[in-house]
Amino acid sequence: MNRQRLLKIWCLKKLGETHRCYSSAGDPTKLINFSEFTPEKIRNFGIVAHVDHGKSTLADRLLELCGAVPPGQQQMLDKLQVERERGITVKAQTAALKYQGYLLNLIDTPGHVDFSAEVSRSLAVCDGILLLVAANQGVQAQTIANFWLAFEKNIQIIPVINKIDLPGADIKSVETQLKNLFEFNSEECLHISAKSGLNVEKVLDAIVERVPAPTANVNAPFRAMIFDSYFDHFRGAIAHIVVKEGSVRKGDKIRSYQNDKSYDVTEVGVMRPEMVKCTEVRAGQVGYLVCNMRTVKEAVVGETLFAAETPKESVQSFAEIKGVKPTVYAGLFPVETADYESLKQAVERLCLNDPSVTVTPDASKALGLGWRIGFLGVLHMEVFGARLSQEYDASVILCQPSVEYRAKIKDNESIRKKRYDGMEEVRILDPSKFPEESDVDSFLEPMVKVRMIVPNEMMGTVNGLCSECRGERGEISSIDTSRLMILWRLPLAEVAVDFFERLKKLTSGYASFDYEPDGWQETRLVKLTILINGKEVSEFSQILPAAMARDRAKTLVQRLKREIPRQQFEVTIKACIGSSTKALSQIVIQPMKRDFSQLLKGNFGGGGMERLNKKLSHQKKGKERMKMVGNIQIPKEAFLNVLKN
Ligand SMILES: Nc1nc2c(ncn2[C@@H]2O[C@H](COP(=O)(O)OP(=O)(O)OP(=O)(O)O)[C@@H](O)[C@H]2O)c(=O)[nH]1
Repeated sequence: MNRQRLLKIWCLKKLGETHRCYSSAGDPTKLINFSEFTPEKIRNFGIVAHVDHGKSTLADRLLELCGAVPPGQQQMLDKLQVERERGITVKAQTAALKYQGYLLNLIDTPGHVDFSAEVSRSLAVCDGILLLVAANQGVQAQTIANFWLAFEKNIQIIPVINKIDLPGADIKSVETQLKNLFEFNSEECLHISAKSGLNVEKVLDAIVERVPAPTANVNAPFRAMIFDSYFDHFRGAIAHIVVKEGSVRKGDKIRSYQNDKSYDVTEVGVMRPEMVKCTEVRAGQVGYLVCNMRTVKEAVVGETLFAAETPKESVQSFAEIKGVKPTVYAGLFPVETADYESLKQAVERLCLNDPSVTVTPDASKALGLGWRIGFLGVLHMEVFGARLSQEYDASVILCQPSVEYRAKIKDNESIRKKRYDGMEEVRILDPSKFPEESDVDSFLEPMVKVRMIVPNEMMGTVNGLCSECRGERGEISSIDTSRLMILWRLPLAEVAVDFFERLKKLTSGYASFDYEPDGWQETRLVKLTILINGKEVSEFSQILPAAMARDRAKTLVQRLKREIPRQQFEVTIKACIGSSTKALSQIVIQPMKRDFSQLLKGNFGGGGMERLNKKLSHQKKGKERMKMVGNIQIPKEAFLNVLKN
């Protein structure tokens, strides 16, 4: 008997007939009437954990046990193509589950630090969380960050030790860590295997028993908060809501608080995990709502929706959901300048689903009109680019990311007024805006507090890496007999790009890390200017600490040589400081030796023409990926690849 069948029988045996609602013959929701769930019969909970500790796998099992999907499904809540391709969760997803007379609203969240904004936003909806810790890896940096996020919001936390089926599982030691770090008693911890399903029903019981019911009033007029939204090509913006008061049905008239617009509700429903229409969504419940919101700005996260008949003055709007500040900024441009308008719409629509990005218009001499986009990390940036291409069929160029620097302008009225709008301090988001060094008193760079969990014997290696990254050592404490928690203060610029990759490589994957902003520090910065055949290409230029300029110059020209194909003429790449033309590093790309088309044109016999056409069509495809900078063809990937190792 195969595993899926076994699991199905096991599920049915454990849960009894009432849960056999996943029958493939019918729509599972037909068996469920969500209106019967009063707030005391509702539990809104999230699953949070460090990367790969099993959130999505546990979500799959919970969906199966509650009959929302047939057994054996994988990563049901990772719906985006990019999530499936990369095996990571990027977007928090919800699913309404029915369990023993209770309605459990599950929110699966991402684990990677770059998507922590999704976790914070989801916590605005949850009254409890499952804090998942893999038994073979123990508490990791993101576990600690998530614990504090939930603790500060006064949310009930249920510790769950997962992957107990693995041979390397060390439940006792994870319990000790949970006790030492968060004061959880061993009796509070659940021991499960999300993969095999072992003890997973105990998780459902714990949710019912330990997570408090939402505070909600069914008898008041409708009031709800938008906690997530996305743009549907046919129906406009779709808002995910948590209803705090009253209820909402198709045909109701509602208003929005911040945008002050009126709407007719055309559809309401819940996620199971696909959209399922319902007759109404009531106080305490989590669901979605469609109401002809035509522009993305109308469905912003944190917006309050309320019954149209309620006077606006008497409506209490929801507290703003605090945005997370971007850590890196990068230029985004269409490959074809003619695609600017359609890309603009795609960016706006994607931002609705990913409100943690910031967008400001930008223009580049080489790449035309575009935007400077703030992301929560380089992975976030890559995922945003991939989603634009996968979900909106957009072809984009993403430039090298840079952190935000600041410059204190000299205390001189005329300099400040003439060149800096009278400002004392200016933000520098990209190298093309780097101020004249003679105008600047001092430069500042953003710092972060980095928390790493590492095996005892790797402390020296990790400390070596952090000092190399211009860090300042902080506290060290042991979390059990074999692992340490090490704190360092590092420049964000060192952490943002490939710090985690380097840390993983050095520690064979045994270290985990997390970081949070920690103020600014004075530093000496320079602009490393890249000149290609004498012309500056600011998309490749960089701002960096003076001490690192020479090494970076060398690496950068080498990488550009690797990325820029041979042209019909000689190409000289130079890296210089500021406006100087004295090269710190220089390289020449020799011209192509022969023009193959000329060679083939003279030889029409013996399939020559065919070969020529084939070659030309290859060349055409290649050219679509190229960007002309002056008279030089540069592949669009080069704009991002130059920063990769
Ligand atoms: N042996 C074993 N493997 C598990 C268990 N739970 C999850 N896994 C595996 O661990 C890997 C990561 O699981 P996911 O569910 O994708 O982890 P996640 O926390 O959702 O990952 P992110 O969303 O990317 O942070 C997958 O290969 C799972 O099959 C378990 O209980 N036992």
